[in-house]
Amino acid sequence: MVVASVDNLADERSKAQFDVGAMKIVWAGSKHVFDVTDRMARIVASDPEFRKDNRTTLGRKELFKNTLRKMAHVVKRANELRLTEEEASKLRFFVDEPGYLDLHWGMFVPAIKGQGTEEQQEKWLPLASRMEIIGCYAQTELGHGSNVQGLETTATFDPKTDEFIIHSPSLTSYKWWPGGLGKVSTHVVVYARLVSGGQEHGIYGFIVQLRSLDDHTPLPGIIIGDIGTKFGSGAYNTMDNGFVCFNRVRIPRNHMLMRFCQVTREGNVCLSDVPKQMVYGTMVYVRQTIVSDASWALSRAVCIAVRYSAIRRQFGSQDRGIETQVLDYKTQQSRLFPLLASAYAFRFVGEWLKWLYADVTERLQANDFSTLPEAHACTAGLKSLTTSVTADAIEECRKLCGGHGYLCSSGLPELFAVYVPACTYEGDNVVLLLQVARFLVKTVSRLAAGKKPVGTTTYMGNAEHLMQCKSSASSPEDWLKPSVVLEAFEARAFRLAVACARDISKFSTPEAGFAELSIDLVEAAIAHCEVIVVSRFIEKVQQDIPGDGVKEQLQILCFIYALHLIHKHSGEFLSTGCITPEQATLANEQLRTLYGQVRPNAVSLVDAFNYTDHYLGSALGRYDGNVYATLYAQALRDPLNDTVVPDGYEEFIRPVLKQTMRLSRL
Ligand SMILES: CCCCC/C=C\C/C=C\C/C=C\C/C=C\C/C=C/C(=O)SCCNC(=O)CCNC(=O)[C@H](O)C(C)(C)COP(=O)(O)OP(=O)(O)OC[C@H]1O[C@@H](n2cnc3c(N)ncnc32)[C@H](O)[C@@H]1OP(=O)(O)O
Ligand SMILES: Cc1cc2nc3c(=O)[nH]c(=O)nc-3n(C[C@H](O)[C@H](O)[C@H](O)COP(=O)(O)OP(=O)(O)OC[C@H]3O[C@@H](n4cnc5c(N)ncnc54)[C@H](O)[C@@H]3O)c2cc1C
Repeated sequence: MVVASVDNLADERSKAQFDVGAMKIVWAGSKHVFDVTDRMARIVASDPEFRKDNRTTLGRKELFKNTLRKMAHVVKRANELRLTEEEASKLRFFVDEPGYLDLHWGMFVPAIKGQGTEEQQEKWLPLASRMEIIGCYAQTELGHGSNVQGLETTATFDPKTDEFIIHSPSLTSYKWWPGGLGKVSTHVVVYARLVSGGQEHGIYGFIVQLRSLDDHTPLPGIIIGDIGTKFGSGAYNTMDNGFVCFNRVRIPRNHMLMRFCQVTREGNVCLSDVPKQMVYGTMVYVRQTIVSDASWALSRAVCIAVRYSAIRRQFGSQDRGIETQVLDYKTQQSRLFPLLASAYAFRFVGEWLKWLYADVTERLQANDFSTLPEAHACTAGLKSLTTSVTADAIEECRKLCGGHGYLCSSGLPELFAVYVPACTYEGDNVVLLLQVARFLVKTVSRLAAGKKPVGTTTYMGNAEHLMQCKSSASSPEDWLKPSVVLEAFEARAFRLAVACARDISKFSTPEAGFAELSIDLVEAAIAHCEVIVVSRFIEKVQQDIPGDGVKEQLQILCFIYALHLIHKHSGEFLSTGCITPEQATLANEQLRTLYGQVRPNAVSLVDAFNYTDHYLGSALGRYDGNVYATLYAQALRDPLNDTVVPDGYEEFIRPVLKQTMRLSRL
């Protein structure tokens, strides 16, 4: 079928004012990463074993078995193709289906690497790498998730047998949620209260075997299963999030991960000379990976919405001629282009966070713990900011696609359902922002003591200026000056943090003040995180960037990102006196101009993500724009259309029709 819409995307692509190939490299991070990513995406897309278009119609059992088959196929292909760790991880990524491999490679292995001694790593990592064991990460319990210090599971040392006894003392202490635990994992890192000599010594990780390596049955003392069906069709239901109860399960002493705390044969507990928060290291690592993942999920939704908005036409013609592409409506642009800009912003801040994480890891290895609080605040804050924005943005993209966005064949409902728990796992987003706020209040109070702030809080060192400055913006063009934009963001964040610190000091205790002012503290934390994202984006666009017009496009996106935030939080920018109402209007005017500049490049800017149709999984986001024929073909493939007359007609439709006929004769 020839469809006019296909031409729309070709037309759009011909309007691009930049080198799309060069932008693809910028998005990927380097030519090498681009090549690996592109190759792995194509391998997955061309392999029928990785088909995913039937996922939302499968029942839970079928769906789960289907995922097991795919995970086994990932491992098989990775071995056959002799993929490197980088390649295998990309291959797994493009399979685009949550499964036990994520937890095995993403949390079990990092927990052992981060918290195991060298000897323990030598023992467990080869087993895990060869997948002779499959592991997961069990921290959360039925009664406690956020409050890690409130966990109830105990690991009591028995010096008589040189073993730990892992025990779940109550229903609320059952481990509850760990991915891969319910049906697959053979091993787990369990977080439990260490008890030795009748005393408690804090929370640590312990490796426990869950299931027999011969027949997969649970080992004695272990009650284990899946926690039940989760939100959405398909989506995260491919994962066996599980529960487990330990009834005095014994493990050898050397199964406690002992890098930061050792328990001797006699039961003495020896703490190494490192901050106790090092035991939270796996969470810091995963939060950092979640920030990078946010840009993938967001860009995927935006790619679907931009392409479809170029295809979709409504109104605009009085004489039944060609109608207006919905992408041309300013309202559509004002909802969509900030999300496009945010996808690029999160990509760059994700790359920067990887660097920060590598830097702090190197320092920790040299026993320098000075940057740990900042690494914690940055990973927690950016995880929270990027996942909240992305989850909301996917839903906004669904609305931007009108009615068709609500169909599973648009790919957006499942993307939302699979993504939205990112706001909760690895730390509830509000709980994490309160951690950032705690760090900010501490930084502000140290300023008063003459301590110079470093890292991402360096800007607070300019305290006097930030408290008094008034924006110099006097024209829309002034809002294209990096210094003007940054000053406004830094002043807003600093003034909010200072106000919180000042108000907390009016309470009888800091804890009481912190609790009472937590709403303001969350806002101050978001403002600080936005300073980080805006400044990293500005830094990026100030670098040399090869490719015709690439830098110019990124500059436009950078200012859209910053100015849409000024608009969104105008209440805060105004109430803190950082800008005037007139300056807010000028910023909006500039924003409208920028939308006009991005418009001809929008389709090419999403093409630069280089997504295959398989990965996008969307009738609306197809590269060729053949939307309507695909929607129709997919509708015909729905199980409900297997028969023309539906199952249930004889039992439930016919009798109703007959009854209606009888009634009408009365
Ligand atoms: C084939 C290849 C396949 C490859 C697959 C690859 C990759 C996939 C990658 C990953 C998988 C990703 C996703 C999978 C999906 C889901 C998995 C989900 C897993 C989970 O959810 S695990 C459970 C996560 N749980 C949490 O996050 C709990 C949140 N709670 C906490 O973090 C803490 O309890 C708390 C909220 C921070 C409070 O802790 P508490 O001890 O009570 O502390 P405070 O008193 O508030 O603070 C004390 C002190 O400590 C500092 N602090 C706190 N946390 C940290 C930290 N993490 N690091 C450093 N410092 C920390 C805090 O700042 C305080 O400092 P002070 O100086 O102020 O005293
Ligand atoms: C899909 C998914 C996968 C998961 N995978 C794993 C896994 O592999 N391993 C694992 O161990 N765990 C896993 N989890 C559990 C996850 O880490 C926890 O659910 C998460 O840390 C939140 O904790 P919670 O459920 O206790 O929420 P709660 O803390 O009970 O949150 C409930 C509400 O209370 C609020 N709240 C809590 N404390 C405060 C506070 N101090 N101040 C203000 N508000 C507060 C929160 O903001 C939230 O609104 C997973 C969860 C999901 C959804």
